[in-house]
Amino acid sequence: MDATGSPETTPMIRLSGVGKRYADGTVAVHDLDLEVGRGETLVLVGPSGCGKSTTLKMINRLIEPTTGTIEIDGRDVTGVDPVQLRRGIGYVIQQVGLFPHQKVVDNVMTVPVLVGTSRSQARSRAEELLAMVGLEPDVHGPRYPHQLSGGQRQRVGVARALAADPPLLLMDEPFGAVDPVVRVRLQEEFRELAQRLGTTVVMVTHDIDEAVRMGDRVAVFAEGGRLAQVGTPLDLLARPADDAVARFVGSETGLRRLSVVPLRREDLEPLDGVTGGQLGAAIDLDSTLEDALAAMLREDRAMIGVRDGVAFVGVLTPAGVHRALRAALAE
Ligand SMILES: Nc1ncnc2c1ncn2[C@@H]1O[C@H](COP(=O)(O)OP(=O)(O)OP(=O)(O)O)[C@@H](O)[C@H]1O
Repeated sequence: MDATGSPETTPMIRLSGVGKRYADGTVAVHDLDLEVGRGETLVLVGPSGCGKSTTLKMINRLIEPTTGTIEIDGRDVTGVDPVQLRRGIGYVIQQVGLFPHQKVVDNVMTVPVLVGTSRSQARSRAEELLAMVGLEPDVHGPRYPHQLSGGQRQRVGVARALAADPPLLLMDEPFGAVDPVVRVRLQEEFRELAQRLGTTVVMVTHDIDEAVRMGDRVAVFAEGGRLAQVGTPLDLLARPADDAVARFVGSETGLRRLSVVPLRREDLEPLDGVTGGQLGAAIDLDSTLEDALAAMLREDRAMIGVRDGVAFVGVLTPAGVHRALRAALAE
């Protein structure tokens, strides 16, 4: 049993036979079975109009399914008052809906203050989260939402959702308007924070790179609201279930795999005889192969030092990258 009294094995979300047919006859989602584990990040991807947003909105009952059941924490959501239900679920959408007459920092503080956190505590947490999403608390905090760019407003939306510390967070294209460079950093920081807080996240995107970077698992939807495949990023890239998934994950799969395969100690060469000059900069053992190759290119060296905390544990060469990649694919 966990702290909530639910067995650890109960998934956070369970969709069974869920379907949605809109009043005009459009079938947006077809017979969907899907589970999301506690603390897991599940990313929904797929072409436009394949039912991703509809699925997300059925989880917090902004849309009611026409068939099937949805359970959160083992409870059928149809038995829960929708307002009550949404109070426990964070929701971030592309058009964030910030309060226009409140300063940015006050927007982020709203929920914590509502639930009784002291203003000073809520403010310092809000400032921390603003910094986390790449905004300057002193510069952007005192502004009003209309004084920010679209991408900056989106980041405030993400900070506001995280401030409420919901056990479950639903996000629909949360980084859609954020420029590519900031976006990658934000994805990484968000992922780290969600892992640290143990937040369960279901996120919609149509950016496959974002999906493989952020998801513990990725669900690929196909036309007609059908689930084509669900699996780890590496499953999808290495073993697409059908041609539609293969097309969707694209021709760059080899390169994408690098971004989802972690370094392993056994792929490192010993440090013996390597001088500091040959080594250049070092990367952390929890980096991906993509990070490792990027560092080699940046340093213009054919090997890179690898650290575990403060200790150097070996060097990685392109041959080691190759071994790690082959091992991951063979698993
Ligand atoms: N209120 C509605 N009435 C009728 N059809 C709808 C309604 N809302 C959505 N649809 C249709 O349902 C299908 C799924 O829409 P949904 O928004 O879930 O797709 P999506 O995968 O999130 O798309 P996108 O990536 O473009 O946001 C689409 O064909 C859409 O036109």
